[in-house]
Amino acid sequence: MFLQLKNTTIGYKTPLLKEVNTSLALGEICLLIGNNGVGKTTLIKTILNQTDLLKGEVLLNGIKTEMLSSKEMAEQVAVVFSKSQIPANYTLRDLISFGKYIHYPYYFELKESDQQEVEEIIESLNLSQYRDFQLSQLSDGNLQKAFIGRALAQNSPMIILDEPTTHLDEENKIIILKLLRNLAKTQNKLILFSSHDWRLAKEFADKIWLISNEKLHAGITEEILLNHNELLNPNIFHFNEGFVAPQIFAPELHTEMLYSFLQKNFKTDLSAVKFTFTEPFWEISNNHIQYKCDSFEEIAEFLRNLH
Ligand SMILES: Nc1ncnc2c1ncn2[C@@H]1O[C@H](COP(=O)(O)OP(=O)(O)OP(=O)(O)O)[C@@H](O)[C@H]1O
Repeated sequence: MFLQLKNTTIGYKTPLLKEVNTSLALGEICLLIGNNGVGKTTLIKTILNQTDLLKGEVLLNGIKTEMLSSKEMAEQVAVVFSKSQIPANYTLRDLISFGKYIHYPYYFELKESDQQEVEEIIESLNLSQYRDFQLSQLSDGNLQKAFIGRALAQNSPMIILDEPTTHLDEENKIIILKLLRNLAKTQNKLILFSSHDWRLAKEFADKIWLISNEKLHAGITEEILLNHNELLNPNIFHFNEGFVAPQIFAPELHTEMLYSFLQKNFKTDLSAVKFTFTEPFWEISNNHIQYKCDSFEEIAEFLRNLH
C-alpha cells in the first residue's frame, strides 16, 4: 500500500478526525468528500506534512512522512491546490516545466530529455495549441489542466488535488475527471482528490473517503454510497416538507424525473397513488380511479383535481 494512515488523529487544538486506519494503493483514484469544515484540506495538509499530526502515523511508500525532507516529499507526491496562484508572465510550457525543478536548482537549464517530456505532457493533455500562451490567457479548464501537467512533470507516484473541478463548467469537469482516472489507470498513479461536485466525481472514483462525525469512512465507492444512505437519499433535496412519494413503476430515468417533478410541486402525501409508465403513457391509479396521462402537465392537473 502506498499511502497508509495508522491510528491517525488530525486537527488543530481539537481533533477533526480521530483514529483513522486506512490505506490506498498505486493505480487507485479516491474521492475525498465531506461537508464544509470537516477537515478535508487539513487531512491533505497532514498527509503532506504541512500540518502536525495529533496522534498516530502517516506513511508514504512505507516511510513516515515526518521523516521526509520537502524534496523527498515532492518526489513522492505532487499537489494541485484549487486556489493555486497563477505565476505572472509565464507561459503554459513554463508552468509545466516547473514540475521538473523539484529535481534541480531553479537556475538550471532543463535537460533535453526533460524538455522532451514536458512537450509530451503538453500533447497528452491536448494543450499543444496553447503551449506559448500566457497563463492569464488560458480558459479555466485549460489552466486547471496546466496545473495537472505541472504535477505530472514532477513524476511522483501520487497526486493530490484539492477541489480540482471548482470553477469549471460541466464539460470541463468531466474532461478533468476522465483525465484523472486515465492517469491512475494508465500510469499507475495514486490519485486522491477532494470535491464538492462529488455526485459527478463519484462516477470516476474507485474509492471514497467520506469524513463525517470525526470519522473517516473509507471503501469502494459504491459500497460507501450503499452504506451511507444520507448521501444518495433524495429526501435531502426535498423542497416541500409534507411531500411523500407515490409508488412509481418505470425505467430508472423516468422514475427519477417523475419523482423530481412531483417533489418540487406537491406538498401532499401521495403514497396511495401508483404510477406505471407504459410508453408513451403514465397510468395512474388511486382508490379505484384509473387515469392515463401523456405529459407531466397533465399529471399535475390530475393530481391537483385529486386533492
Ligand atoms: N491553521 C488552522 N488553525 C486552526 N484551525 C484551522 C486551521 N486551518 C483550518 N482550521 C479549521 O479546521 C476546520 C477544518 O478546516 P478544513 O479547511 O480542513 O475543512 P474542509 O473540509 O477542507 O472545508 P471546505 O470544504 O470548506 O474546504 C475548520 O473549522 C477550520 O476553521
